[in-house]
Amino acid sequence: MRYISTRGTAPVLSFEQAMLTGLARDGGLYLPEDIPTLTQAQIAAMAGKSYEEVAFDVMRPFIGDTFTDAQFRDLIARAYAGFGHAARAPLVQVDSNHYLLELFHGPTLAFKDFAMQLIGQMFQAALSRSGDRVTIVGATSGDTGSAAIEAFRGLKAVDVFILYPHGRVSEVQRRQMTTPVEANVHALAVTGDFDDCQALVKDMFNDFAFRDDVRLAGVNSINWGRVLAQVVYYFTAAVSLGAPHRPVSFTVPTGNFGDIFAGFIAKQMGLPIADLVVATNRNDILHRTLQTGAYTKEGVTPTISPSMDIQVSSNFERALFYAYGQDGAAVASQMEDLKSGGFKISQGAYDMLTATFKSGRASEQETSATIAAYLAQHGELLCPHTAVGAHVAQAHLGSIPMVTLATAHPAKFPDAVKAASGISAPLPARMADLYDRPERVTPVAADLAALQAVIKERIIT
Ligand SMILES: Cc1ncc(COP(=O)(O)O)c(C=O)c1O
Ligand SMILES: N[C@@H](CCOP(=O)(O)O)C(=O)O
Repeated sequence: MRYISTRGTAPVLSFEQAMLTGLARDGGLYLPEDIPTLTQAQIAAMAGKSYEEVAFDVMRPFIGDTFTDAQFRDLIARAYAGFGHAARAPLVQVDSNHYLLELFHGPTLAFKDFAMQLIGQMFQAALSRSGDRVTIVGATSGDTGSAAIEAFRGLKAVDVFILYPHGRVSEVQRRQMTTPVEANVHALAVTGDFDDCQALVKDMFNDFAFRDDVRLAGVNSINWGRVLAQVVYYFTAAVSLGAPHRPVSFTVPTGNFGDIFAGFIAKQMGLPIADLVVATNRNDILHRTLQTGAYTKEGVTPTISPSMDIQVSSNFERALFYAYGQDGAAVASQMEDLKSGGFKISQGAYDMLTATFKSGRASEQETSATIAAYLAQHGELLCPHTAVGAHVAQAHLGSIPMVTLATAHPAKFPDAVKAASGISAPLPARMADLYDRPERVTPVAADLAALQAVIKERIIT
């Protein structure tokens, strides 16, 4: 299996190289050259299998010879052993044709754990084989950072630096990043928004001297391994609802477009997905784009679903690559236009995108009202991101089963959840002292040189 860049001019890599490389050297994102497909019989045979067995079936065709089958099974088993639910990603029915896919039973209570726990295992295995050491730099609006710090804390071959927007993550998210004591993990509070943090990370990758000097690696959804691990739960959910014999639709609370893009890959692999519905909060660039064909940046507005406060949606580039028939030059040209504010998608590419992706947005008031309504009507306490999804899904319900991804646990966003519902979800017992633990955080300006200096000074050699 070979991996190519969305912008067409970076070296072609193996799975292991793509996983450890992060951003392609032409500024693009890596994707498999061909998407492997599974037959109806192979998908049907997933019924009754464990999450781990399905994970192996879905991901094995993508990893080439990076791991043997036995090693890969072992890494998968280790990745999900710490999850707090035997099903890993249980489905809960909330209406006759509407289900929630609970993706918050991992160690940091958000869907990011599904990929990050596995990536942690894969990095460790690959780096201990090669003897290399890497520096992971990531941007977060709250959940990627906590999941990454949890997955990599204490690992000998890795230093981790997480950039988060100061004052724009929930207190639980912040404390998950700032309270781990291991010397190889660092939380950096950046003066700016998530887009600033993500742009800084990409600038570091595009500074080849720095990149090579610190052996930079990425665990944002820049990293193909992140997206790949998220493909799995589309299969487990759809199969439990009757796939491949019955189509299923998904509504996905969306920010950086990684999670819903994983659904797109599942569909390309042969899973009968009808609609993939992009659900956005007030930062609705993706909804506007899917309505108009014009991707136009506006400023980021803080909301009660802070993890989705994003305007430059990294993985949309991957969707564009397929929409433009794998034409890297067309993607590179649109990304160049994005630097000056936005771009217009060609009619053909737009038709391709809207054939698969539907969209909707939820205002702050609609999000809060959905939290209250789901508690009253279904006894389910939703996190604000899931509530955005549930609100948008409502407008897309029909004869095909709809699965809304429940992307985080309500306990991560106690203020917003309590304001909407009057109650708070308790943190799990293992986190009960989170508010008492000392915090360790470095405030930094959104300045590339200053950040690079902090990182170089802190790397453990
Ligand atoms: C809780 C939660 N929901 C939804 C999203 C949006 O996911 P994506 O960025 O993959 O679109 C995020 C951030 O990634 C998140 O943390
Ligand atoms: N919402 C994310 C933003 C980063 O997204 P990623 O999937 O590219 O890591 C977060 O919680 O950090």
